[in-house]
Amino acid sequence: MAPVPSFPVKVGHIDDVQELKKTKPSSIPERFVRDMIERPKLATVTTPSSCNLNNIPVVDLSKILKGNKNSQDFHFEILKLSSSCEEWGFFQVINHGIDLDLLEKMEKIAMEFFMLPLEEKQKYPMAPGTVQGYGQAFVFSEDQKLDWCNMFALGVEPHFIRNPKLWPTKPADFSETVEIYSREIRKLCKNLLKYIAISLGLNEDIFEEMFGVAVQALRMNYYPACPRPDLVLGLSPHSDGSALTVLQQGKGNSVGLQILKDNVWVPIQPIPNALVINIGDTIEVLTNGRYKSVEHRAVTHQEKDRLSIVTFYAPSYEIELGPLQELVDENNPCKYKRYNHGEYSMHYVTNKLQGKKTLDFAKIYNN
Ligand SMILES: O=C(O)CCC(=O)C(=O)O
Ligand SMILES: [Fe+2]
Repeated sequence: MAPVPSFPVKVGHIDDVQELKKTKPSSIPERFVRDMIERPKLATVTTPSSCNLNNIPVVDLSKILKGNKNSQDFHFEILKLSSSCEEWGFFQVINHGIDLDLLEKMEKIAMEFFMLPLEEKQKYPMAPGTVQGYGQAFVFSEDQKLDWCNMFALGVEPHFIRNPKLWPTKPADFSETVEIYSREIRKLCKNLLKYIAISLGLNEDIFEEMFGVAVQALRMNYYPACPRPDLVLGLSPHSDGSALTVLQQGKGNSVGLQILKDNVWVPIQPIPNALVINIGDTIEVLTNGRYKSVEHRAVTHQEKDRLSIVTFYAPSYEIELGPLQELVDENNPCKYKRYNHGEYSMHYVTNKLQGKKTLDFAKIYNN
């Protein structure tokens, strides 16, 4: 089971942002208004000239999937993957092999879920301080700022298959679609981990063999349009506690995901039918910091709502992790301690989202 905090958590009143929009369309309660330093400064979010939009790496997976390992295409895409993971921690994949109708269906049922009446969604409440169900995750105190977002999160592997307390019965095809989708994303993650291993010159099965029965969680984030997107954040800055994250954005949605590159928030421009992949904390640790879990956040839009469907893929909780010895030498001294992944997950889900702070848990500071 996903780790759950053992301490009592008082989170105060949390407005449901969709309901707020219906009843008080121009109101931004104080708890959503960010301190100056955190505000998204919409007018100044531009892409620095050093990394024009075309540089946000796009990996054509068909060139790797179908390519013969000695072909130029295969090597070129693997090199692109490697530089994306080192320099950006993010890339988009096209020709990923997942049926586009399935992506569309997933988007449809996610939207149908969020459009249900509040009472229906609240049948699956996210308990204070936990990260599963409907509500706001990562809230631990009454004075913590809130995100302009509604979330619904579910563990899909390995133990949660259709637990009736957690799996919605509406829309009718929710569970079936989530299961098929999650199976496809699982295959994609396994393949990506193989290619990541190849790109590092490692045995291609190294991650699969190490991870045990991988844990997989699904989170759907719905960001209603916000009358003052300059004052709020859709999702607070954070890195992901996973090994890999796969993110699907709603078709035709506003641009909302931003990543921190060279101290500038760079927007990720959605590419139709592509999936956004990012490196999570686990891969940063295993690669001794060579591949980075990069800080990211979501911003809102004044007129458009936005949906993201996010899968977190991580090792089994029993696994002990630390930098791979192949990636530690005198030029690259060991930067992270060994730890149990369940403990790290517990640490992650019991702290508010705060940039890359959670990874301090694993850092060795004396080099
Ligand atoms: O909605 C987005 O684009 C970001 C979602 C995200 O980073 C997350 O759920 O961890
Ligand atoms: Fe994230």
